[in-house]
Amino acid sequence: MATSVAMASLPLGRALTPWSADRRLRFRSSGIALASLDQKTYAQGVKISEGNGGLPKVSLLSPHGSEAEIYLFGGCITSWKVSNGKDLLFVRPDAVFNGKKPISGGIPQCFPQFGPGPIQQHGFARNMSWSIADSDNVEGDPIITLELRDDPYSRSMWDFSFQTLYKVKLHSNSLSTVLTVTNTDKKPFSFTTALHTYFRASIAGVSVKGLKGCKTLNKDPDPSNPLEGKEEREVITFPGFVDCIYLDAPKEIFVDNGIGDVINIQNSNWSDAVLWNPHMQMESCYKDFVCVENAKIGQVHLEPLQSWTAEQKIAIS
Ligand SMILES: O=P(O)(O)OC[C@H]1O[C@H](O)[C@H](O)[C@@H](O)[C@@H]1O
Repeated sequence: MATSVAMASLPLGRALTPWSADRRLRFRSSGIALASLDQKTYAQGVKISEGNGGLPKVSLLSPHGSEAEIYLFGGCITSWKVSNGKDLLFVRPDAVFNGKKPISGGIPQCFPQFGPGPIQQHGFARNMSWSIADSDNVEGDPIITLELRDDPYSRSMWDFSFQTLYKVKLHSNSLSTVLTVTNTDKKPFSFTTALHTYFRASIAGVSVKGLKGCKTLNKDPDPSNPLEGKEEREVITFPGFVDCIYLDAPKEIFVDNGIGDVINIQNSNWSDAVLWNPHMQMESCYKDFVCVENAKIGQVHLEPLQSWTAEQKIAIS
């Protein structure tokens, strides 16, 4: 994967292709006119349809047989099936698809705050409708780029003008994303962010490798006053409740999901990681998933017109 870009100044509008600048589709509310989405032409392997609760959903279909689904509401990837049909992501059974509450599962966006903090837990990006900025197909790999901009709802919590672009590309055995945040305001702003990835799993068999030596902020027992420490384990398991931040995490982490897959998570510029399993706090489903999150826990500071970009690639061997 490309190892790009800590921070760059981009002229506004340059991040969008001419296609998207001219034909950007906007669906701010949950009452989205799916018909208008249907009438557009998208790149090969990119389809729009009605998902759960009538919410618009983008499907990426690879000629190799892998598939991904992304809801515009929350810019949330809810499914990533590899060519054997197995979905490696997990959506919680209590997830709602009503365009009001965030979708609990898949890969929710946490922006502009990971939390806890002054605004709603994990920020508002998972609670807003993203629009389609572009679609593409490169050597058979379908790509969708979603966009989120400030509106009165976001301004009521965080009074800044911003643009986030989220490019999702499906390959035969992997899914990669590029998140770019641009300050479109006249004043600087700071944010924290994460991709709160839920992997399908059998928690008793789950192990995470690659985090030994990292500084930790353990949010158990008090998320507002995390305990500082250092990870000494080569192999991290989940015998009980886990909610822990790993600072300066490596560019590669391995997750054995306990159901036959080792998932390789690579990143560029997602400097931190978070492990979470709620254990008995979610008695009905905690055994079935583990969250391994790419995160940016320290504040990213952007001056007007500056951008920040981070890449994630999840792959099975
Ligand atoms: O239930 P949510 O708002 O989606 O958050 C679920 C969890 O996400 C993260 O992993 C945090 O570290 C946890 O503190 C939080 O409880």
